[in-house]
Amino acid sequence: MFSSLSSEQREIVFEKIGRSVVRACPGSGKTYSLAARLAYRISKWDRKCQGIAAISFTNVAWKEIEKQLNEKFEIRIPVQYPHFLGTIDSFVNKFIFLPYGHLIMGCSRRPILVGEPHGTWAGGKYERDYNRYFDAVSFNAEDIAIRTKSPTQYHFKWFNKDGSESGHVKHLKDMKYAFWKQGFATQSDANYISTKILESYPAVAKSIVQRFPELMIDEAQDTSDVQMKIIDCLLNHGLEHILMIGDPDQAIYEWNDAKPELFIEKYALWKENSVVLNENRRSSRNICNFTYRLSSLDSPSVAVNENVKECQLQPTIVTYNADNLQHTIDDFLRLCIQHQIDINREKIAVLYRSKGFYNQIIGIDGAIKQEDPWLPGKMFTREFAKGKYLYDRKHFKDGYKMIERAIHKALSGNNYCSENDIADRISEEGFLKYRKRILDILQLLPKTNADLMSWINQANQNFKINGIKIKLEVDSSFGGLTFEQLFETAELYAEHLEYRLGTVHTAKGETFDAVLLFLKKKAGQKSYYSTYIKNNTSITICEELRIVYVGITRPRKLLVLAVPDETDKKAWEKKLIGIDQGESSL
Ligand SMILES: Nc1ncnc2c1ncn2[C@@H]1O[C@H](COP(=O)(O)OP(=O)(O)OP(=O)(O)O)[C@@H](O)[C@H]1O
Repeated sequence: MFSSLSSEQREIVFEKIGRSVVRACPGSGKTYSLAARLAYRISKWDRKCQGIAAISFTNVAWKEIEKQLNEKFEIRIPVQYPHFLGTIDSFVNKFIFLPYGHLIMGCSRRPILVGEPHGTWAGGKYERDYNRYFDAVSFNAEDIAIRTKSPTQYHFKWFNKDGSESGHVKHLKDMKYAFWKQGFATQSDANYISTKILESYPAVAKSIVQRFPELMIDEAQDTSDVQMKIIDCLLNHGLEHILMIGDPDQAIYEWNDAKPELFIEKYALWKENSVVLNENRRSSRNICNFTYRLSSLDSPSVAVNENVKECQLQPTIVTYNADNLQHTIDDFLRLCIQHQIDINREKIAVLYRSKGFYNQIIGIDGAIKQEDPWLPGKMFTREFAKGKYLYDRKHFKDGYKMIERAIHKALSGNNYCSENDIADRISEEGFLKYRKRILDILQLLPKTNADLMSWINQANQNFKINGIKIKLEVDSSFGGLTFEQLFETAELYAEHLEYRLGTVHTAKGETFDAVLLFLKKKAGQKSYYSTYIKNNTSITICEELRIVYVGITRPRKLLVLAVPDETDKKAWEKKLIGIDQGESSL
């Protein structure tokens, strides 16, 4: 079971105790090593009421650990009490925020989580109502109010000219405290409030350390300052065994406040007891050498996968025609076939930086804003429409859940619907009766192949005839939009393809045989890639370069980087191959 571990991996799995960081290159087996260590520790565990907490940052990431625990190390899943395996958010919610949040929030009941990912927040009656921003504001580790959505989503200035907080921010803070008093909090609030709980109530911190004397954190480069403060509080209250595994070059969640420098600080602090993994078990030597030039590594990672390390395919950089991206994809697929790489969703990925890029790939107008037809106070209409669209696209569970919440909101007049609200309804009505009621309403929603206005009219008519007191409403000037225009996403479109199509973020942690990565001239909304390259910007301070790095480190054998024109091609060749003028084409 553990026989294939390298000597460094063995050190991580069997030997490390105390406080330790594993700083590792892509494909070096971070997740594999964490799963191996967890499996080994669980198999030796003999304490009844104390356990190991193994945490990661996304549901996909912790489920991958669970899968490996089961498939590679024969551990029964789900992981049972006394241990915990899940996201850092669920750990914080379960053991700190939900049981103790009321102590800081001043509410008289167990707090209710609202806003994404717990549900849509639709507070506020009019456009400029501060209550609308409850899920768009929170606090950082220094107690400063922060925006949790893109700056374009606020109708007012955040800062005054002199850099101080504007008067609007004061109103927003008052609004936050008022909702906290009523028991509402977003996930960012939950993390922030948890730091306050641990600081103000040392007994809580001590009891968590007692309950989980060992902590393992995968993807630790994605830790935010607030999350690190929680971890530091536990360390200050006696946590002795902690292992943080990560790759700072792959931190791509800055929008979620990830701060890779915090991980690097911990590595520096615990260096004596830390491990570096620089063997790449995924990619060919050619890919390791190519990607190294963008990394912060001291030397290229060593290709050790016997099946691919000698693969002679050279990574290439090509230009694309923005009006015909399919042409570049077709060339790439031909290249795969030529090199005996099967075309399927496990082996081949076409990746791009930002969500809007897929509109260009499939040639639709991405200018339509999804929010446009929706009216304040009637936001549940969007959930009815989107829920039914998902349902019609055979995403039954997601569609059902969205419609279930929409029904609750529409009938109660509330802007939120928590898991607790649904549980309350079920226990009041009884499960079968409740389920039938929801499905009966769902059946009244017409097929989503009409335009929005016709669909709404038909749905309202069906509701009326059947005595359902719900009225859907939208801004009628947008009534001609189709459901595809409103809700088609890259993910839904990509389901029909033979290969994976998605953003780099969706492919994080994954492995493919061949990858085509499209880059635009501009990195996100900000600078140009060519400027970063010209200025020799380090990946350590530039998330945009890290996103490229995550993309180009996914393939085993074949990598094609597609850029908009010759100027960019030369810039990227200089960076990644070290030549000023290269000639490469598919
Ligand atoms: N000791 C090992 N024995 C067998 N396979 C291994 C071992 N270590 C890693 N692997 C395999 O190597 C591949 C890369 O490992 P893994 O996905 O854990 O790397 P990673 O460091 O998390 O990658 P990344 O950071 O790029 O997402 C996987 O297919 C994994 O199963």
